[in-house]
Amino acid sequence: MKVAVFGAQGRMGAEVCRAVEAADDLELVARIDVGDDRDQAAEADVVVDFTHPDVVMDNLAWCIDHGIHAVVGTTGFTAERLDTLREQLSAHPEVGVLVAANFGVGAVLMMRFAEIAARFFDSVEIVELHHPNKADAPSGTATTTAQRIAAAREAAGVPASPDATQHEVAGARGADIDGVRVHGVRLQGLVAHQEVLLGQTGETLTLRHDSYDRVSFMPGVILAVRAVADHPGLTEGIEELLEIA
Ligand SMILES: NC(=O)C1=CN([C@@H]2O[C@H](COP(=O)(O)OP(=O)(O)OC[C@H]3O[C@@H](n4cnc5c(N)ncnc54)[C@H](OP(=O)(O)O)[C@@H]3O)[C@@H](O)[C@H]2O)C=CC1
Ligand SMILES: O=C(O)C1=N[C@H](C(=O)O)C[C@H](O)C1
Repeated sequence: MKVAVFGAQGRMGAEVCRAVEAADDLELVARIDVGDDRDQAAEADVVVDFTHPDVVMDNLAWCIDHGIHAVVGTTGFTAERLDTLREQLSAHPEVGVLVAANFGVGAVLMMRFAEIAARFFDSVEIVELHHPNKADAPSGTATTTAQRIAAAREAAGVPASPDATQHEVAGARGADIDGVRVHGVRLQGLVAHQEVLLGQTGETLTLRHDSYDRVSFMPGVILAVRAVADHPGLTEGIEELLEIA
């Protein structure tokens, strides 16, 4: 299978290039960075995109138009963006696009555990902690986790987390994602980390995941590269591939 990497010189892109080159069944046919001609990737079966939220939609429109499957780790996917992809894919029903906020198996499990735990606790908040070069906040993982927690709590009829705050310095209580508070830390020395804090009277549960090295994302990326052609249309996350959906 021929693979092209968009954002190949980036922190994630460079790691993906190494992982593709190390896989016997995959061939790295193009490394695309800012200013490169995407047509160099036209022979690829699958494009892997780890670029920037500002450019990823244009890259995906190019992939879909060229009939190339895409595995996307770039963040910034709103419901509107996902709808746009579905519409573009409807004109190319053979093409698969898999978008995942996090390819780390441990992180995917942490999100699933949080979703399961969400209805059993009065309070839930998320703390995401990342390297200081990260462009977006909150992280895509934290946003997805909050959305899934909120949906689980709404389905179970759990009321909003209690919070008596009346006077607040802007930002002190974090971002409100579907009613779930998300706090972002940017710290030299970190890679990608998240805690989901759940509490009720007399007990708390803390779910924590740590990516100490970007190699942690590679098994999920390579799994998605191998599977995406067999999943036409839009796939969100790798849960289905891990059979934990
Ligand atoms: N889903 C997941 O598991 C993970 C997702 N991510 C996400 O992946 C994205 C990238 O992260 P990271 O690798 O740390 O970021 P980097 O900034 O290190 O890498 C992004 C790369 O993309 C390049 N780039 C920008 N525009 C284009 C373009 N139009 N075509 C090709 N390349 C382009 C950048 O070049 P230049 O620097 O010159 O602008 C840079 O080299 C982020 O959205 C991040 O949140 C990160 C880790 C895991
Ligand atoms: O930018 C990063 O580094 C990461 N981005 C993704 C996110 O925003 O969730 C995944 C992981 O947290 C690392």
